[in-house]
Amino acid sequence: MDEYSNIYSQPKTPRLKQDGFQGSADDQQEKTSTDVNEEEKQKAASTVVTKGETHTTPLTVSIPTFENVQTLPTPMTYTPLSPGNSATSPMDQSSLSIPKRRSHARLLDDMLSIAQPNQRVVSELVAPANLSPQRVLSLPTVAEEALINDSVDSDSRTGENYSPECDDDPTENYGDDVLQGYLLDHWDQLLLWRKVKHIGSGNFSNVLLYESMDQSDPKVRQVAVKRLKYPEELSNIDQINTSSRYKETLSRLENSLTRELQVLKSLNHPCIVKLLGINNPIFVTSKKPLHDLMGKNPRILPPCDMIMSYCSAGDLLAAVMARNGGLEFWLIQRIFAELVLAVKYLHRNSIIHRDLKLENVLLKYTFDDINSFKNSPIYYKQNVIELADFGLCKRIENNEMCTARCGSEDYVSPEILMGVPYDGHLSDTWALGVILYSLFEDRLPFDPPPNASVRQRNRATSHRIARFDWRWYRLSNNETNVGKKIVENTLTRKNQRWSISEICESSFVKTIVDTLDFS
Ligand SMILES: Nc1ncnc2c1ncn2[C@@H]1O[C@H](COP(=O)(O)OP(=O)(O)OP(=O)(O)O)[C@@H](O)[C@H]1O
Repeated sequence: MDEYSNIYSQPKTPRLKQDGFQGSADDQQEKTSTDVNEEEKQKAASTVVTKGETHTTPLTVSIPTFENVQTLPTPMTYTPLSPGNSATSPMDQSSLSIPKRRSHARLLDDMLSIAQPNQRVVSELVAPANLSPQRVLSLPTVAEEALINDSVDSDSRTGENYSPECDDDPTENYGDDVLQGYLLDHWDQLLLWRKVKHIGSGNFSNVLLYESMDQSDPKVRQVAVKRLKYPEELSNIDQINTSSRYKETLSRLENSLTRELQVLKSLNHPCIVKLLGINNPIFVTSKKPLHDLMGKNPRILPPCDMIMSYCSAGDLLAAVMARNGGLEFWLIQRIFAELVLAVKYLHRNSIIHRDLKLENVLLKYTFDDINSFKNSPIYYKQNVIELADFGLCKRIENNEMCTARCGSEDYVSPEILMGVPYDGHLSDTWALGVILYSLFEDRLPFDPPPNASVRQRNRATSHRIARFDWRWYRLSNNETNVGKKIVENTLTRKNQRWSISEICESSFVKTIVDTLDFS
């Protein structure tokens, strides 16, 4: 056991309902770079917010969190540890303001208003179960599409068992354990799956394993069903009202949902999760599915079940934790190479993911299984991961800059923290650097360093990210690890940061990619 090994003894951080969030004006709609004038940039860089409460962990370490806005020193300089530079930050004229973090980055800024204690633990990939989860929260984001859907019926109420065809439903009522759905573009053939078990939860979904009832098509024999969780604000029947806030929340949810579905539908890569079908075709055929479905039944929120390819070995964070870290070099290299292929495919198709993290890398096989076929030809013919969770993805035009401040706290790039327009490709490669570092070091790069002083622990993650304040511990003397170069060239300032193609060309990735038969 080394000094890091205990970090995996903690249970996986559950995803959570998060703090309400004060969206700024520009949280209302994502703008392109041309929309953001100099004055706004200055404002983003110079506003100082002073909500500086601290919170105490059970270890009695008082650690301010991202929610509690911090102000960076002025000028903000890179630390001597920052790889490859000594220059001052481009933002060095102003202090950094970090607006209070929003509930989740899914453009649902005001959906959830359940206050969470803001606690953090030190140098771990996840928080202990007895803390309110906060590790995997997402940052504030802005609505990227039209806001209000005026046509949402003002008399809306919620309900659990909506069926869009309920007036003339030709199907039998199979009960809660049976899912009725359609494969994409096969809308004339209703298929049935039986529930097997719950396999995961996110902020906005529960994920369940279902198996096909007729078992004829092996591709859909076992499927992961991502079931949309409507936020309390929409589903609490007592709170339903006709306010613009309600309509806005619903409309944002609809925008986020349709974007995820449309992008997923368009993707076809072995290392990316597949949308196989849906419980109701309207979700993928309509641009305003909630509007359309609630137009029929305005009092009920329609269930949305995305039928996805199933990765039986769960997510990478859980798998790494379950074995207490210490992944072998070859395994890290293989998993990372596939992840790079997935992101390269997305970027080539003008899509940025914006929520790359260990939890969103799904494993098709356990580590033991992968090890067992390592020397067989299957190893080269079969992908071992699928990238998931496209709830924050975005299709972008050439050279379009993003303004939505979204992602997950530990993986977010400094420029997103800054609140200035950013290149989504480079924010994705930053997150890849965080993932690779975490796999090598069994800790997140911007956690307080091992043996940190109380003062260091009190410093927020965002502060360390903005200062590029990370370093090698376990690999400090390992000059031969070719993967280190990727981390050093991604966890760096954006004008020096590697693009996905450069990562792909690195020997760490290329030597693996060249052996694969499926890419
Ligand atoms: N296709 C799948 N196969 C196996 N497990 C899955 C699959 N999809 C999701 N999961 C599990 O469910 C969890 C939540 O899924 P996902 O991240 O897609 O939900 P979400 O609501 O979008 O989450 P988040 O709060 O991170 O945005 C994953 O971390 C994973 O453990």
